[in-house]
Amino acid sequence: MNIPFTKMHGIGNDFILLKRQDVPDASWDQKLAKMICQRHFGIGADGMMIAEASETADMKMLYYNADGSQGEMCGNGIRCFAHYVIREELVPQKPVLHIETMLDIREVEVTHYESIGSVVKVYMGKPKIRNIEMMIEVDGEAIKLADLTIGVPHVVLLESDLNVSRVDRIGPKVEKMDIFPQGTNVNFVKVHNRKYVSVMTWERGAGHTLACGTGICSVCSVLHRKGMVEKRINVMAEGGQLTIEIDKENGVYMIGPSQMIARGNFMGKGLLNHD
Ligand SMILES: N[C@@H](CCC[C@H](N)C(=O)O)C(=O)O
Repeated sequence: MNIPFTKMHGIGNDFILLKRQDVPDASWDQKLAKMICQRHFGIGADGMMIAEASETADMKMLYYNADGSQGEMCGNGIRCFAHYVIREELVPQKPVLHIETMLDIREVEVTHYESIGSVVKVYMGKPKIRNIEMMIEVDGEAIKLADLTIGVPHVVLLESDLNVSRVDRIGPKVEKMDIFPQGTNVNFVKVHNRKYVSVMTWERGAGHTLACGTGICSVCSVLHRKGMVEKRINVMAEGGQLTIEIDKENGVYMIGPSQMIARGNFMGKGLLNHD
């Protein structure tokens, strides 16, 4: 039996979206995410989302990383999710949706809807900065970083230049350090000016991705707290650009695109019954 899927991306962070009725046994979710996200033997994606009915909001979003672990929240994912549930007519088309996540209910505004590509604004909450400046050591190098959570854990490293091999070397080591017992997402940032920065991210449970929405929000919160950026910042990731706005109470708004890629049927469902 096949599982109907939609593939989408938010600035290059790519996702497979499914409906709960097509995956009725929730005990399959983690194994399915691992299979479906596999780049060579599956469809290939950074994460998988399942749309479920919610008792308290318009819809419930469950998020799984490519390694099968569950993420409490996904910034690029929730923009795609809002677009998906409207396109699939799982909710009526209305300007503001309430989406239940593992954390809480998020207010999501589809500011421009097109069936292939939309623009979505999400209130991402107030990050909790645990430590604005701490030192760690990786491969004998002393590294200064900020440690925070915006629903999911992040660290932010200020760099003079961004470089893929550094992200791929340091990212996995910091992700799994004992001082971050839940693991962490690792963001590398270069500040160009007070309104424009570039970011690369190593994601917990997914590795080097082309963008991370919660990561970009984390970067802007840290830089704003340090007085290095304005309240509205354009952030360039490897896969595209987001705009972040920070309000008077340090609440963070994320504005950016969601894009359809493909629809189809995943034909590996039978494999779920075998290890
Ligand atoms: N890509 C996401 C974050 C997804 C969850 C993350 N990998 C985690 O496990 O914390 C985003 O856009 O925010």
